[in-house]
Amino acid sequence: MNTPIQLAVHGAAGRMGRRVVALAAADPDFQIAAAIDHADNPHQGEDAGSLAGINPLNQTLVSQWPTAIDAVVDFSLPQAIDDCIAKCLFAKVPLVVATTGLSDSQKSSLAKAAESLPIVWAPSMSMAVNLSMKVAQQITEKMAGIAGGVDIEIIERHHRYKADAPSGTALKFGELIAEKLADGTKHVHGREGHTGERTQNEIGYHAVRVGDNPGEHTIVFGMLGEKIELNVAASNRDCYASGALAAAKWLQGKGNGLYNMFDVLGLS
Ligand SMILES: NC(=O)C1=CN([C@@H]2O[C@H](COP(=O)(O)OP(=O)(O)OC[C@H]3O[C@@H](n4cnc5c(N)ncnc54)[C@H](OP(=O)(O)O)[C@@H]3O)[C@@H](O)[C@H]2O)C=CC1
Ligand SMILES: O=C(O)C1=N[C@H](C(=O)O)C[C@H](O)C1
Repeated sequence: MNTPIQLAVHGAAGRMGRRVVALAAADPDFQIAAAIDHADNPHQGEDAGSLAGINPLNQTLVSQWPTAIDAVVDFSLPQAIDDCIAKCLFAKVPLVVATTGLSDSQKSSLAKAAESLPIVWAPSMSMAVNLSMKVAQQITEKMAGIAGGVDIEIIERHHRYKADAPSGTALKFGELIAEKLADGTKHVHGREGHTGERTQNEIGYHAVRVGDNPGEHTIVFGMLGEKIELNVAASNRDCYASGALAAAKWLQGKGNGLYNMFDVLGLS
């Protein structure tokens, strides 16, 4: 048996962090080396396993970073990312970034850090979402320029606690679809008032916040007389947690660079 990957989970007290802790603890390829959250988190000092709803792991939630780690999985918040990147650069440890809502300068910092570290960064770690992105691109390719035109709108639904809108995944769908359309595609966020007729060179985004929805994306391709709706929905958060753990395994032994889930899943 190989030596388990010493894993640090960043944002370990959060909704996603807890599922990453629980799934990693059940996987012999991993050993939880640290469950990290910010110093003011009210769960500091609690056992990370108990917090995740599994047996105690003998690892308390901490704000200090350990030294001996092989990978970091981050599901935190944008305000936590700069420090996370700095710590990984210092420790020279591969990093999986799942946090969404990053600023342009944080995206540049990630790209810069990837010159010195292997990093996977993706707004969705779900296999179904990443496959759907490829399908959306194929549909767009076939439909671009079709007689009568096609209206592409992206509707995302998430739980009421989500802090960023639209979702990182919706934005990624839009970016990938726009690659298959003519230059100059506009990204239109919601509509209100006397908007006038819809133009052909736009992608619309709509963010719905409802209850405990763990994440759902619908890409509508509307034509005159018919439509396609590509819907991908999570029933729980484990699709994201297991995807992030697969990325952490995939990164072991990889060279420096900024990778995504297409690379991890062999969809590039
Ligand atoms: N790529 C993907 O597949 C997915 C990405 N996400 C993204 O992951 C992120 C986390 O989602 P979710 O778990 O639902 O959110 P939560 O708010 O439940 O979790 C975030 C955690 O990070 C903690 N945190 C806040 N500040 C810091 C800091 N400075 N250092 C370390 N930890 C900090 C929070 O603590 P506190 O509560 O005290 O603020 C909380 O424990 C979001 O950006 C979300 O969009 C989510 C699902 C899938
Ligand atoms: O906050 C969430 O929950 C999710 N966020 C990600 C996003 O913004 O795309 C991924 C997933 O949809 C769940």
